[in-house]
Amino acid sequence: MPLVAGVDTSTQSCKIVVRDAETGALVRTGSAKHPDGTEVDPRHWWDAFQEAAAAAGGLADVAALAVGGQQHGMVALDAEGNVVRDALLWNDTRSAAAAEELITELGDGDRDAGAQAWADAVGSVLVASLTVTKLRWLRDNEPENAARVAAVALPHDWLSWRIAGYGPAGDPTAPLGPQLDALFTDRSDASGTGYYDAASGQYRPDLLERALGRTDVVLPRVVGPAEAGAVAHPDVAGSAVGGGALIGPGAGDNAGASLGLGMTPGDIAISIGTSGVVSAVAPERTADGSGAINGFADATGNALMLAVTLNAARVLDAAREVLDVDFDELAELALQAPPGSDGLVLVPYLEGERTPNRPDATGTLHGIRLATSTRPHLARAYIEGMLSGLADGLDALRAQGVAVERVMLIGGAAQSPAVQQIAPQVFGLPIGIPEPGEYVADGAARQAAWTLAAASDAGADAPAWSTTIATTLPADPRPVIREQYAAVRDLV
Ligand SMILES: Nc1ncnc2c1ncn2[C@@H]1O[C@H](COP(=O)(O)OP(=O)(O)O)[C@@H](O)[C@H]1O
Ligand SMILES: O=C(CO)[C@@H](O)[C@H](O)COP(=O)(O)O
Repeated sequence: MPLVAGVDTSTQSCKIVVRDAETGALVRTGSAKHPDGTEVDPRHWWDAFQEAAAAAGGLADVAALAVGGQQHGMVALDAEGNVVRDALLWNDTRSAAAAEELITELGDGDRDAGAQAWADAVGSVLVASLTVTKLRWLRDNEPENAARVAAVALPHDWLSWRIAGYGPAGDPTAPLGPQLDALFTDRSDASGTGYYDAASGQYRPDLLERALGRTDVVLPRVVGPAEAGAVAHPDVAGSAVGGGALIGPGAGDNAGASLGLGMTPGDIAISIGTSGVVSAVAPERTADGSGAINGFADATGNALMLAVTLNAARVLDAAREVLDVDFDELAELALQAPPGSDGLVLVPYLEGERTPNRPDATGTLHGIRLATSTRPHLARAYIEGMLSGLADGLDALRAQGVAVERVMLIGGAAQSPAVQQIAPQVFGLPIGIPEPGEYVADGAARQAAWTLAAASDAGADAPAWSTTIATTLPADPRPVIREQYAAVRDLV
């Protein structure tokens, strides 16, 4: 039985699953931490990948692997294959003003027209997360670095390239050297750059030029859903991957999760990781000029519609810090307070916010009285506020005509019993909790198995691995939670 590996190089960590290519059975797993911060030297992702692979018992025996990763991060390379500066991640908001400039410029001074023009061109109104805004920020704030840029990649593109044996000149982990033309990506991750149109399958050099001021930079080749972008080189010093393993196209992490869950139109995934994401697969992307919905691509040829918040699992991490409790204690506390927390409301813009687009906002705790000054009320308010932001995202998807037939809850914080109990109250819908797992890495593994099959049969379909929904929690609508959240959110 050939084995395949799926990698999730996410914001907080690198996670690897090794699965049987035919049955999808889980064979081994490993993970390793990434550093904190919104700008990171990508070499930490390489080190964490090797550490996670070692924890997974090595990858010498896998026939194919694929990399899913945090979207949008700007990995700018010079002609020698070095990063010109630390990568700016999706949750780095310093390019918020650049996003506004680019919007207004495309609308010839009319912001609303510009917002719609970006949505029409690339599926999304610009916010600081999108790569194109980071390139404009680089042009204006670090012109010497901007002048050195010879290629722009995303985190998953860069890690795939390094596994294939490319990298900085003279680096023993990069025997093939800095061949920038060997960079490759897939539709899903390219669609989050702001200079790729998933509807036409074309880069938009005019939009890249608008941001960076020039087009003489290499952009990764966009490969098809089951097309190997490269093979792993046998002489990468210290690499856990065996030479000759096929490297699949990879994907943005949300498209990876969609593939891992086997999502089809009508399915909604709510992911509570570093980002909060409400996503749906659709045959074609929409162009939401309001900016609430990103019209990205999935990893199979469909569109992937997303509403993304900056404040998700880390809101609960913050609650743990404030209350000095662990995950279990936080959940126990939250479930001692009633739905609506007796009027205590947290608007959780702890790191600014992206949906709605409020990059400079801070959080607000509203409705503190003697009676709500308790640890249970506070714990519950943090969870309700975080989930209410995501429920607004689901409303925005519905407003774009997305069908909601089955809702699944994934991501690190989905393991919290309090999140599981409160989510059906906030969303007012039945919520399926899949078996605990790493669905981005699973999607990457499924893609690797598909790539392996397509190498001998070009028409092969993605393997039919099943996802088990461990529990379906019944709808338990408690409108008070969202009503009071909406009232306070609109004051912020
Ligand atoms: N039982 C739990 N309750 C609440 N939060 C949790 C729990 N387990 C993990 N988390 C949180 O989930 C987050 C990591 O989730 P993950 O989906 O792996 O994120 P990412 O993919 O963005 O790196 C961390 O912030 C962690 O504190
Ligand atoms: O910016 C987005 C999607 O547009 C985020 O979803 C990132 O892709 C980060 O993902 P996680 O590390 O939270 O999984």
